[in-house]
Amino acid sequence: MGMNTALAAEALRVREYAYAPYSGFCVGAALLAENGKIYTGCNVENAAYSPSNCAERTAFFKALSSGERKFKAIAIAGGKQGGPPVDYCPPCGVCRQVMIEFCDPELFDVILVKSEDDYIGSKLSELFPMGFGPGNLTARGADQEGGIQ
Ligand SMILES: O=c1ccn([C@H]2C[C@H](O)[C@@H](CO)O2)c(=O)[nH]1
Ligand SMILES: [Zn+2]
Repeated sequence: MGMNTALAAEALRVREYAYAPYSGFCVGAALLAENGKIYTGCNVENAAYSPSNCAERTAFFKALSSGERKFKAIAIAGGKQGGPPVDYCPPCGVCRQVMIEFCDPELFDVILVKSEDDYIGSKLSELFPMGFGPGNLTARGADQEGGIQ
């Protein structure tokens, strides 16, 4: 089994743990760290709605709080409760912003999973072009000469 298939299988497996009584939409994610470890996550909703967390960020925050800082890929599987995913489930804007904080957008793979043998991969840069990342805070272009110090 290849790594992407293994990640797809893990995303589908942890999707079963999703806590989504309000939307009825269950998502699982499997994040591959550079050292080969896989961190999983599901969405966790809340009666107050806004405290809800996506599967992708659950996986990232588990990994980050375990000391990981470098990542290669994430697989995401989502769809209505009670059945398998019928569509690809792209990450929301907030999760893309979290990804770009830690991942080189030209290298990081986002794998959208329908089933263990039906998934598509794209680079974060394709999903999130011109994202604002850590580098933007320190970049000093010629056009900024004499600008705000
Ligand atoms: O990529 C996605 C898209 C949605 N959700 C969650 C958020 C919410 O709990 C539910 C419906 O949006 O699915 C994720 O976890 N990841
Ligand atoms: Zn999200």
